Amino acid sequence: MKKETLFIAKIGGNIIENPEVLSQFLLDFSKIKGPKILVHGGGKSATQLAEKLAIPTEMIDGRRITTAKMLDVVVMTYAGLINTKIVAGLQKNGCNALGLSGADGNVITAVKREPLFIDYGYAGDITEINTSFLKEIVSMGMTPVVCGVTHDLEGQLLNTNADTIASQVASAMAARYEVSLFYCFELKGVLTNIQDKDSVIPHINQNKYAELLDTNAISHGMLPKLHNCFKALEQEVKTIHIANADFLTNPNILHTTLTL
Ligand SMILES: Nc1ncnc2c1ncn2[C@@H]1O[C@H](COP(=O)(O)OP(=O)(O)O)[C@@H](O)[C@H]1O
Ligand SMILES: CC(=O)N[C@@H](CCC(=O)OP(=O)(O)O)C(=O)O
Repeated sequence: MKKETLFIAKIGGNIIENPEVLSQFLLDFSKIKGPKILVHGGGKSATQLAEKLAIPTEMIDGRRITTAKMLDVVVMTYAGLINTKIVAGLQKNGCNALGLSGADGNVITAVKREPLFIDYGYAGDITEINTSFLKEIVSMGMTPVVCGVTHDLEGQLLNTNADTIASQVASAMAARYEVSLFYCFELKGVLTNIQDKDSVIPHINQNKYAELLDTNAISHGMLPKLHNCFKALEQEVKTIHIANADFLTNPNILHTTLTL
């Protein structure tokens, strides 16, 4: 029997920080029929709040070093302001959304990453996704809105990259649904040359990915994004697109599709 399709979208800091783009995205996302989940980051907003509070930000290869003070900033920003604003934005468009950190409904558990070569601080590596809970919410016609805050079942909150959350939620839900995963960001897709906004690579498979890594064509947040995409494809996620927000209303626009 064919599985029902589940649409999972992830938006990051550049979309969230642009009120017009965010508002249009939430309107277009609300119109999508059938089961759907929205995952969001907000790294840019966390960095801005940290700056106001004189807390230094350190990122390594697109991942944040999360000190105890930075963890508070991250939780306030992702699970507080951004998550609630997005939920309200979806409600405005008639999409009944439920905001979740990983601790809510025990939806995402994680363990604090061991400091090996780099000490990432309170960064969480996901151990389990509560797929039954997510399926239940979705079956009630509600849309889970999940942020990058996880917990370790010992009362400790942890910071997990939102691209990783999207990829692992998609992988876990693939056992129950045919999952289509969409990474929405401000550019048209993955670029051959970051200086040329039109140099979109339409299709990336594992060989092309290795070539992009070899030639240092990808950097910063694109590193965890592509790493997570290939992990999800290995876990039966059917389709992954990396595109501009316009992709929601026009799937034929130039963008990047990923396959193994
Ligand atoms: N080859 C590339 N193509 C596209 N974006 C790239 C590339 N290399 C690095 N990037 C950077 O990756 C960023 C996207 O990752 P990230 O910062 O995590 O954004 P978001 O969280 O908004 O998805 C882009 O804004 C861009 O600056
Ligand atoms: C551990 C880690 O790096 N966590 C990320 C989580 C937020 C995120 O991923 O935000 P974007 O999607 O906007 O980049 C961070 O704090 O930046």
